Amino acid sequence: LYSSRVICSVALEHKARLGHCTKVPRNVNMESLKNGYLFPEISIREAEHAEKYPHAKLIKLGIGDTTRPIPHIITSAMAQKALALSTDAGYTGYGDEQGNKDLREAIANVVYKDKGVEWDEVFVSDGAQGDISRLQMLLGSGMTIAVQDPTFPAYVDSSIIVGQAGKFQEETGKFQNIVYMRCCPWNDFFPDLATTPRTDVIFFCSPNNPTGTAASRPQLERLVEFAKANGSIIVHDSAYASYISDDSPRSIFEIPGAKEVAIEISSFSKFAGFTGVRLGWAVVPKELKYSNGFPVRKDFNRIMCTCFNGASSISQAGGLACLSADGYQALCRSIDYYHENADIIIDAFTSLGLKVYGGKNAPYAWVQFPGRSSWEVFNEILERAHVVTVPGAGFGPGGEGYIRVSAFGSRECMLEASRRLKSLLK
Ligand SMILES: Cc1ncc(COP(=O)(O)O)c(CN[C@@H](CCC[C@H](N)C(=O)O)C(=O)O)c1O
Repeated sequence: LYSSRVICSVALEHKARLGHCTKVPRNVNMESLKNGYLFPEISIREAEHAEKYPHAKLIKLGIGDTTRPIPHIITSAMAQKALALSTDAGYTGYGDEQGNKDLREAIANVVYKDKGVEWDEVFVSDGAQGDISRLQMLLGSGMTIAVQDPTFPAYVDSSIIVGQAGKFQEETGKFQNIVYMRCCPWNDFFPDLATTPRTDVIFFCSPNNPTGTAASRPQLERLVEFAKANGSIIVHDSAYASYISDDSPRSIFEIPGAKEVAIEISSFSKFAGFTGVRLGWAVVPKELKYSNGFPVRKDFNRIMCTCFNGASSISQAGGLACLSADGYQALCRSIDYYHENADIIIDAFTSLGLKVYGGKNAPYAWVQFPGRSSWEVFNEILERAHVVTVPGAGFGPGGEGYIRVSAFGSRECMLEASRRLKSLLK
């Protein structure tokens, strides 16, 4: 139909528009990622809205980023370390890739007090996000994974990137090699393990992001039993454990037998306001073994030594101060503040007759809008109340019909958001 000359000129024009291209093919796994990663997408929507309404006071209850200043006892420890770096006596270079021993010991003794975790099972990192990706490198492309649905998107996106996930199925909104364990009000936000297929790895976040619900002790006991029976590994994300206000376990290692089946990742981000400071940890127990009996911990250590040069010495000095008695007490005041914020949001939506979940054991309220598209609700609340939330669909197909509202704003913002939402949605 087209002469070779026309095709050639179109191709030349296309090439001219693209500029120089290499001969390197794109990683096919990257092509499988749907849309952008959720949170930068929220930031883009925020920026577009601010441009459209330059005079509106935008209230950001979307991305779960802390806002309370870090207590002085902690920042002065970081400042002291920073200043010491300018002295001969105080200067330090590369630290241990696994983290400073004093911080590893403090995490084991304070966070995991009486939980049987040893200091050399704790690996300090630059945050849980990085640990999720490093764990995926450790696991490799041949693994099958299960995730809660809805859940923190990094587990699925990193699984796609390393080539575990298989093809995306438009009709279900799921990736064919990932098991989505539905968590919703009618199963008390805990998956029906009796109908859950075996996978090599189970990513389990409790308290859960985005639903804000924490698994109970009996539920976690069932999960550990399920993993043991299936020979699976649980990656338990306890990034929000410090928000637990009832007797829900704060660590998977409170459950007998968990050290033989679970890895725990956690973070100073939401516990200490270290979202920008960057500090987290992973616990990889000595008892955790691959099918051939080789210790998982040894391979994780190899990954940390090869792919990570250790967390910042300044951040680690801050982390140590967080775990001192005074530091820990000061941080609890910030967590109480966010709990009070969550109560404000829960009351606002409940007063409108809406079903609200979470908020008691995590800084997120999970609000149900039956029969409505979560992106539609997100857009309406943004457009008409200038309040940013996160559409539930961004956390998985099980999030459709919900929005997540963060409690990390200032008190003034929470009260103003509550007022606006009540007037918008009444
Ligand atoms: C269950 C869970 N595990 C790990 C993390 C990240 O922890 P880290 O800070 O890396 O130690 C988070 C942080 N999630 C937030 C921040 C998101 C926005 C950040 N850019 C990101 O992409 O993580 C959110 O859901 O709004 C989390 O919820």
